[in-house]
Amino acid sequence: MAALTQRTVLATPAVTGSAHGAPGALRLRGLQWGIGAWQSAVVDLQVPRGQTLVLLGHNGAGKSALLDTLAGFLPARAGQVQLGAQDLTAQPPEKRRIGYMFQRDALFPHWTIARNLQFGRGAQTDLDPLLDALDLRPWLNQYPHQLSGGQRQRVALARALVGAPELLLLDEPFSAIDPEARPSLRRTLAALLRERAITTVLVTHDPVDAHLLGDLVGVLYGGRLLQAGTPQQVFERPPDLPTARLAGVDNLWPLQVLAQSRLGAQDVLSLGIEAQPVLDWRGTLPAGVELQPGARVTLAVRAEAVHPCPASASALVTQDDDSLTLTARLIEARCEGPLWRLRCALPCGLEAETYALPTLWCELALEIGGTLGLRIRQANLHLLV
Ligand SMILES: Nc1ncnc2c1ncn2[C@@H]1O[C@H](COP(=O)(O)OP(=O)(O)OP(=O)(O)O)[C@@H](O)[C@H]1O
Repeated sequence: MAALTQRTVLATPAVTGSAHGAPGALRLRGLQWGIGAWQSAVVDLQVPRGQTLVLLGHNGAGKSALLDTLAGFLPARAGQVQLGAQDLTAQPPEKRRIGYMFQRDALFPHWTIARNLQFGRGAQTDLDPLLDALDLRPWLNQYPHQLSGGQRQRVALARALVGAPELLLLDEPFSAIDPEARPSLRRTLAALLRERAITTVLVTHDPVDAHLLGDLVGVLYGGRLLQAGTPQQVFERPPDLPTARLAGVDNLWPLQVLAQSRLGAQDVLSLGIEAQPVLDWRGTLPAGVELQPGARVTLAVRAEAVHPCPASASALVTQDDDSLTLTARLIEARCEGPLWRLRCALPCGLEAETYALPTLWCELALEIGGTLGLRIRQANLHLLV
């Protein structure tokens, strides 16, 4: 498990590149950015040409300031911004071939949508497919104030994409889009990015954006890049609590080590609350980590890795080689699109979130207050030490 470092290097096999920069790849070398008295840590990373890096971060993490620095609106405090073979660091914004969709749409209020879209590098041949993909034709003769926030965001997205930018910067592109319309706009954007192969940095606090659009995902926390890697690495193996929270891990259970032992090649931790056993975790502890009785850990489990099933009649916890089943009580069930989201209470006082398909929900014939089992594979119980 990676320790938190001030200097984080994104170096998955897919993203290592030459010292001079692969064509079209974005490379940050020792970049430090800031706004007012606020300053980030030093960050090194590379986004290969045509890939999308989604940076997740809380409010004030430094996401917009980073995009402003990449666009040249803020000077870098240290380090370099390189796009392919070009060093952009000292270039003014107008010399950088960058499409930028700001957090606020920043459309000219006294211009029609058509004129806003033609502003800058756009040619009509380039604009036409975007008008169709983003369904903008009905609004071309309107003014920004005549559009809803979501409609203005679509215009701003088209404006960022027009003119074949070499780098696309997207700041919370779906924040004003209503939740029902978001999935289809995300799909449209994913298709446009794939088709145009533009190297993209998208910042957001919504893990769904990272799941659906990120070839790479980074987690920014207080100006530090805590983790960067494939979506699978970040969502399934977050290195620490802040990353787990930002990656949207639903179940974060604070537990105490009651005993540590070994079973064959595996480490076994008996975990509990105030000396009462809750469950046994089995896996491989990070090299050099010894956990004494009393040590505090967190188990991170995504809701989709918790499977509702009939409760065992005889035991609160049943355990086999690669999974365990916890007995729980249903305290809330709500419909989320095609799934039921269930909130359950464990006898130890912890809560567990899970999902059930409607067929399973009917099969289990659950009622609020009823008892059910929660089956979890050991591989999905991620230990944060
Ligand atoms: N105009 C400003 N003057 C001085 N400091 C600022 C200003 N704007 C932002 N900051 C500081 O810079 C830090 C980074 O801000 P930034 O806008 O990049 O965060 P963010 O991650 O984009 O947040 P949000 O999700 O709220 O948009 C903030 O923590 C804030 O303290």
